[in-house]
Amino acid sequence: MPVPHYAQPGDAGADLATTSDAVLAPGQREVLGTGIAIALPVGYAAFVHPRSGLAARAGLSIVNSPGTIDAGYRGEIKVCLINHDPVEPIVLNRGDRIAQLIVQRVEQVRFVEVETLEHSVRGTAGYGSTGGWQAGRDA
Ligand SMILES: O=c1ccn([C@H]2C[C@H](O)[C@@H](COP(=O)(O)OP(=O)(O)OP(=O)(O)O)O2)c(=O)[nH]1
Ligand SMILES: [Mg+2]
Repeated sequence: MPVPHYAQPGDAGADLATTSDAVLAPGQREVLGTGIAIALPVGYAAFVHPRSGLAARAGLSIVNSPGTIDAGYRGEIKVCLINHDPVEPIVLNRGDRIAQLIVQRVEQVRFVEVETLEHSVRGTAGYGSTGGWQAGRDA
């Protein structure tokens, strides 16, 4: 397989292609190989993201989006695809670009158990607390 490459200068994602043919029925998921293995420096991770064109046109996405590639992983990067289209199957051929890989710096922190957490404005409010999640209500 060709080395992943950025389609345009400045792109965040480098495209990954499938090594095998596949037909995904509506709702079906399948893990496909990319033929690519990498060795990231410690302090970096790579994330396997869907491609938006295929998502919009065919309903193709990634089950565990984004997939996480740990710095120490030396195996083949695999992509767990899913066909979200309710009707049409998705036909993939070896060499089709199915995902994009984004390499990012990541922090490892030291987790410490405490009795209380320092105050913040948001506090414990989450899951739509600022509104806008129910059309016509408080958007
Ligand atoms: O889309 C993905 C996600 C993960 N991986 C590989 C690289 C990653 O470093 C490893 C483990 O991934 P993750 O930690 O997400 O899976 P897990 O179920 O927690 O497996 P493990 O117990 O091996 O950590 O699997 C892929 O090839 N593709
Ligand atoms: Mg893991």
